[in-house]
Amino acid sequence: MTTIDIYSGFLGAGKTTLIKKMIREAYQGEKIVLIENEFGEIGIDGGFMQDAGIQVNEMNSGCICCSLVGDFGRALKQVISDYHPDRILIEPSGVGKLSDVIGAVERVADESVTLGSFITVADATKCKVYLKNFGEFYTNQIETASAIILSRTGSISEEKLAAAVALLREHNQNAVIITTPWDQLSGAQILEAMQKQHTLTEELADMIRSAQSEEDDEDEEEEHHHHHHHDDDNEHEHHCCHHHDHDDEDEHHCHHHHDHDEDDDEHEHHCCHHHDHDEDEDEHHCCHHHHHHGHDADEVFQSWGVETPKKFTEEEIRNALAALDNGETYGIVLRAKGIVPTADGTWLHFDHVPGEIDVRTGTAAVTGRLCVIGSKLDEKALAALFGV
Ligand SMILES: Nc1nc2c(ncn2[C@@H]2O[C@H](COP(=O)(O)OP(=O)(O)OP(=O)(O)O)[C@@H](O)[C@H]2O)c(=O)[nH]1
Repeated sequence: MTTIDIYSGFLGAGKTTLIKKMIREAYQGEKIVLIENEFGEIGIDGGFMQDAGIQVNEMNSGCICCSLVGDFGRALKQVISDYHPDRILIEPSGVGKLSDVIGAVERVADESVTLGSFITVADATKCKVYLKNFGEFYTNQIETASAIILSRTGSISEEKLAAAVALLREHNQNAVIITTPWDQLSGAQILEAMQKQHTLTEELADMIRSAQSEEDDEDEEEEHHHHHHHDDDNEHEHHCCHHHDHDDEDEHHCHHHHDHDEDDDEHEHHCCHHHDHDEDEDEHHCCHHHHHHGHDADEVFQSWGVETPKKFTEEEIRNALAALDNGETYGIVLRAKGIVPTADGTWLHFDHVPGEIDVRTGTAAVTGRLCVIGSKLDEKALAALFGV
C-alpha cells in the first residue's frame, strides 16, 4: 500500500526544507519516492535533493497543467508499479494549484494507493500580500489543504502571526494550522498533527451535529438549519475535466492579473492557450482548473534561467540577489535559486525569496545553473545583472 502526501506551497514557502525534515525525522525506515514538479526551465531542487540521497523524479516541462496530465500521471503510475514505495511525496510547482494535483492523483489512484495529507506550506510573513496579489493560485492552495504549515513564524510578531492565522482561517475552516517554528518541533510531531486532521474534522463535525440536534430538540419550530453543511465540503473540490472552455484559447488576454485580482475572479476570460495541443482529448483530464475560470501559471508567472560555466564570487551572487529586491527593476521577482562554481573550485548554492538571501557552499553540479521566477521579468536586465 502506498500513501501519497502532497506538499504544496507558493514559491519559496519552504516546501523543500520541510520535506527534508520530514524525511529525516518522520518517514525514516519508509521507502520514499519524491516527485517534484518544478516551474521553469531549470530544475534546481532536484540536485539539492539528490545531494541528500533522496530519489527524485523531476518533470520539468514548464507548463504545469500539461505536465500534470501528461508526464505526471504517467510518472506516478510508473513509480507505483516499479517501486511499490510505502510513501510518495509530491512537491508540486510553487505556482501549481493544489486541487489540480489532487485531481491528478485521484485519477491515478487505485486500491493500492491511499491519499494521505494535502499540505500547504505558507510563509507567515508573506501570506497576506500573496493572497492579495496571487490569490488565484494562492487561495486554491490554502482552501484545499488538509494541513497548513506556516514557515518563518519565528520572525514575525505575535500579532502578525495571529492576523495571518485569522486570514488563513477565512479560507479554510478545517485544516490543522501549524504555527510553531519548525526547529521546535520534531518531524514526528508534525506528521501526527497532519494525520490527525481527519479525525479532528470529524470530531468537530460531530460536535456541531450533536449541538445542532440538541438545539433542534429544544426548539423544533423555525430556523434551525443554517449550519448544516459546513463540514468537509470545501477541501477536495478538484476534478474538472469538462473541457468546457477550450474553444477560445487563442484569446489569452490575461496578463494583468496580479494587481487587481479581486475583480477578475469571477467574470472572466479563461485563457488556456496551452490546451491547444491537448484538444484532441483522448486524454480528457486536462483543464482541471478551468471551471474556476483561472489562468495557467505560466501566463502569470515567468521563469528565466541559464546554464553557465561562469565562475562567481560569493559577493557577486549576494549583490545580484540583493539587487533583485530593488523595486521592480527586474520585474516582480518572487524567487531565485542556483548552483554556480567559484574560482577556487568550490560551488555556491543559493536561494532568494523577497527580502531573504541564503548563499552556502555545496556539492558541484554538472554545470552552473541559476533561475529567477516572478512576473513581468526583464530577462535582458537579469542576464546583465548576473553577467551571463
Ligand atoms: N528563516 C527561515 N527560512 C526558511 C524557512 N523555510 C524555508 N526557509 C528558507 O527559504 C528558502 C526557500 O526554501 P525552500 O524550502 O527551497 O522553499 P520551496 O517552497 O521549496 O521553494 P520553491 O523552490 O520556490 O518551490 C531557503 O533559503 C530556506 O532556507 C523558515 O521557516 N525560516
